[in-house]
Parts: sequence; structure tokens; C-alpha cells
Amino acid sequence: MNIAKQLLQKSKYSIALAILASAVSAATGVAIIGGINYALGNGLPDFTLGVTAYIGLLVLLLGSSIWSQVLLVKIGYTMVYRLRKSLVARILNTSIERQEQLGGPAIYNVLTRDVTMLSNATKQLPVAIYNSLLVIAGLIYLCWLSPLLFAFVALVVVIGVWSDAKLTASLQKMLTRIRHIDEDLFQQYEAVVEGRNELALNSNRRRFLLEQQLIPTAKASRDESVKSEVLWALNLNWTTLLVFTLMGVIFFAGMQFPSVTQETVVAYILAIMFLRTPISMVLDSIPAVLKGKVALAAINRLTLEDRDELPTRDKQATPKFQSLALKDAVYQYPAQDDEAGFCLGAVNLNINAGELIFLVGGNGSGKSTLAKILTGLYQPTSGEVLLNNKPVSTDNAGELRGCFSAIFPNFFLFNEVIDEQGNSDDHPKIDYYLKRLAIDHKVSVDKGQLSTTALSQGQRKRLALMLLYMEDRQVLLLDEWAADQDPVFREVFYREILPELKQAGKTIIAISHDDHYFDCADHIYKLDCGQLSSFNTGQQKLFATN
Ligand SMILES: Nc1ncnc2c1ncn2[C@@H]1O[C@H](COP(=O)(O)OP(=O)(O)OP(=O)(O)O)[C@@H](O)[C@H]1O
Repeated sequence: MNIAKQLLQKSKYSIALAILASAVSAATGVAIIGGINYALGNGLPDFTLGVTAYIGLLVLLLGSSIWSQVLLVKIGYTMVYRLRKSLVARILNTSIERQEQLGGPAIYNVLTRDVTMLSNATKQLPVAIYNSLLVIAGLIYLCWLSPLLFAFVALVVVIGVWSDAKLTASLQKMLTRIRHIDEDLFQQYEAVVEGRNELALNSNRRRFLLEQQLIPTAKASRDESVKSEVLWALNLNWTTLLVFTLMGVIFFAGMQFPSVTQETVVAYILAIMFLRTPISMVLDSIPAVLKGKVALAAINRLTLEDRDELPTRDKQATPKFQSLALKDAVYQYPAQDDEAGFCLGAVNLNINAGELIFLVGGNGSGKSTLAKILTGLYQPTSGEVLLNNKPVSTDNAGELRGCFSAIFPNFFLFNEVIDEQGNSDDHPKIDYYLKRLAIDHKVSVDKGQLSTTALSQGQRKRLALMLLYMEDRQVLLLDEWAADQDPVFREVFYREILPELKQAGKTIIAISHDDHYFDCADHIYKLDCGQLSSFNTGQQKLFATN
């Protein structure tokens, strides 16, 4: 369902109440103007009653406007809160494949820029609703005052609404263009932040990024933004001109029609003056509301998972891991432009509990892709994944993922240590593992928080392994973990840590290029251009003796 509809659905009763309060407030405002006009024309028969009624209306006006504003502001912020919660949950529930297709900048753009735009729009929405109701109440009053003069008002309203609708359509197109330009800008920001070392070293690349990419994109964004703001400012002036023209027309027409009294003309002009502020406030809020609409469209374009419930603990109980098998599993990456995507498989593979498996193969042969299928992060395009001889589908992939802890080459190092129950706290095992991984002199843990993650790449990987120890999952996937370790610790990893983990009952799948240690594995599988074969033991022994 459209995210805007979902949000509006959840707040529908509060919105109805806020509109009611706004309507009361708007009607009271118009009643005050009407009362003054009436007294001006007909005098005040009972002064005390007049003053009492006036004070009563003022109290009602103050009460209802405060009530409506409080309700509307609450609705606005509650919608932003729900949007943030729902968006993050939907991203977490979206498949890894889809997230990878979208890329980091597109997701960041939505979480920062679009949420801010929507937040601004929801803050403007109350102002727009309140003032629109005020304008509607004012128009009803004008129609009641003189249907004849109202014909002129109606004509001006039609012209105003028509020109606004035309401009709003152009504005929306411009804002959509700005949103696309800003998407490119976010990608370039990513290059600025992530490519800091390369950029600092290479002035040609720095100049290219700045002169050929960032500056033209930022300029395009500036030019479109200026155009859209100027267009809207012109519209505001045009509307002001229309209102003054209307006052002139009423004034002169009133003189021409004997049936229109001078009091009616004065009352009309007073009411139109009164309506000028709400009209310009409604118009002022339109760009922000349109930007919110463009942001909503961008969020919907991401086609994230619809489910927005936050992950709960133990939703799918993790079974005892006995075996994992792939039966004719194929994974096909989508084609890019004219180039066919990489195809892994068909892969047939059996892994039993307690085994130490090595996955080897050249760069781009499909090892990480296979690792993502084994861990349940990717669903095979065809074929089957069997956990304990039971087929894994999208519905029960959580059971498979629950068996695994993994360190991928592009791993993220979290600041918090989480144990197997999902709790973050001090634990005697933490110090033991920090010592075992020889990083106790660099990092300490206080109340589950790591003292630092600003470490060398090899140390960061050791820390990631400590987090993985603490998660205490049954199957561990280590994708080229040892690649950043020094020779001494690499030896410790293959000759001590892996055997210790195996002895502790863990099943281990290690992706490796370290042929010196191939003899440690129970089974070695080799990938070559997406095809898996068993690496024969003769080759394994040969590597061990070399
Ligand atoms: N997100 C992706 N979208 C499209 N194609 C991809 C994606 N990730 C990888 N590929 C393609 O799949 C192929 C296999 O990639 P994979 O990362 O599985 O290789 P690998 O064996 O782990 O390589 P390496 O040893 O270099 O890490 C690559 O040739 C690459 O072109």
C-alpha cells in the first residue's frame, strides 16, 4: 500500500478531530467579522450583550484555534515518527538483492532528504488545512452577504485556482527534476566521503570530480531551484494583484448596482482584507506540500518491502543445524545494459554439521555469491536450498539465517557486543576472546560498548570475529577473513582458531586463497566461472607439502 495512505489511515481519527476543531475556529473567525459588519450596518441594540457575545466568540476562537493547532502539529510529528520507523523497518525487511540494486546513496537520500521534505510538508499541512477552511468559511459568508457581488468573487476564485493549478503542475515537474539531480549529487557526495584517500592523492581525479561532476550537478540543482522559487513568488504576487483587483471591482460595481448597499460593499472589502492572510498562507504552504509529494513518490519508487513490522526476537525459532544442501541451485544476476549478468551454478553441494569447508576459486568465480545463497541472504533463481533436508523458501529463510554468523569482505563493524540472546552487556567471555585474538591491548568493552573501532583493517577483522564469537551461532561463514592478517596470526587462525571452533561443534565455511592451509579443511570446493567442483585430496596434499 502507498506509504502516504498507510500513514493517513493510522491518523484518520485525529485528522477528523483536527479538521473539526479547525472548522470551529474558522467559523468563529468569520462570525466575528460578520458580527462587526452587522453592528456597523445596524447598530448595537444591546451593548452589554454585544460585548459579552464578542468576548465569548474571542474565547471560542482562541480555544478552538489552539486545539486545532495542537492536534495538527501532533499529527504532523506523529506522521514523521511513524514514517521514520516504518521506512527503516521496510528497508530491513527488503531483500538484500533489492537493497544492493538500489545502492547506498539512494537509500540514504530517502532516509535523510525525503524524510526531511515530508516532515516539512506535514508541518505545513496543518497550516494549509486550517487556512483553507478559513477561506471556505469566508467565501460562504461572502455568498450569504451578497450573491450578486459573489459572482465577481467566484470569477476571481476560478481564475486564481486555474492559474494556481497550471503553476502547481509546472512546479511539481521542476521539483521532480530537482529530486533526480539531487540523487546524482548524493552519489557524488559518496565519492567525496568514501574516496577521500584517492582524492587527496590525485589532484586530477579531484579536479575531475569537482569540475566535471559535482559543480555541474550542484549548478543544475541551483538553477532549477531558483526557477521554481521565482515561479512561485510570481504566483504570490499575481494572487495579491487578483485580490486587490477584486476589491476594486467590488468597490466600483457596488456603485453601479443600486441593490448593493454601501454597508455591503464595506463588509465585503473588510472580509476580503481579512481573507488575504489565510489565502497567502495556503499558497505559501503549497511548495512544501509539493516537495513532500515528490519525496513520497521517490520513497514509493524504491519499491521496498511492504511489511513494516520491526523484527521481533525468536520469530522463527532456529533449528539445530544438521545439514545444508544445494540441489541444482542457480543464481542469475540481472543483465546490465547489453551485458548478461553473471550466472552461478547449477550448484550441488552437501554440508554436514561440524565440518570445516573451504571454498576456493579465482576472483569473480562466484564464491561470495554462493556464500550469500548458503547463508539465506540470496534466494536462488532456480533449484533448492535444503536445511536439515527441508526446503528453504522466502517464508522460512529466517531459520537458515538464524543458524549463521558471517564476516563478508565489506563487513560492518558494530559498536555494540550482542550475545546469542541479543543482549548487550559485559561478559567475562569478551575479555577472553579479545586476548585470544590479540587485540586486548587495543580495545576494551564497557557495558557492551567497544572502546574504539578506529583500528587497522586486520584488527577490525579480529574485532568482527570477537563479535561473531559472542553471537555464538552454529554455522560460521568467513569470506577471506585471513586476507588482511599478518603471517603469524594467519597461522594462528588456520592452525588454532579454526580447529578450536570445529572442536566446539561449529560448522565453518571459509572462503580462502591461502593454499598453504588447504590441508586444514575437511572438504574443499572450487568455483570456476560459477561452476562448483570438488577439489581433490591429491591437490590438497600437494598444497600442504609445498
Ligand atoms: N551485486 C551484483 N550485481 C551484479 N553482478 C554482481 C554483483 N556482485 C557480483 N556480481 C558478479 O558476479 C560475479 C561473481 O562475484 P563474486 O563476488 O561472487 O566473486 P568472488 O568469487 O567472491 O570474487 P573475489 O574473489 O574477487 O571476491 C562477478 O564476476 C561479478 O561480475
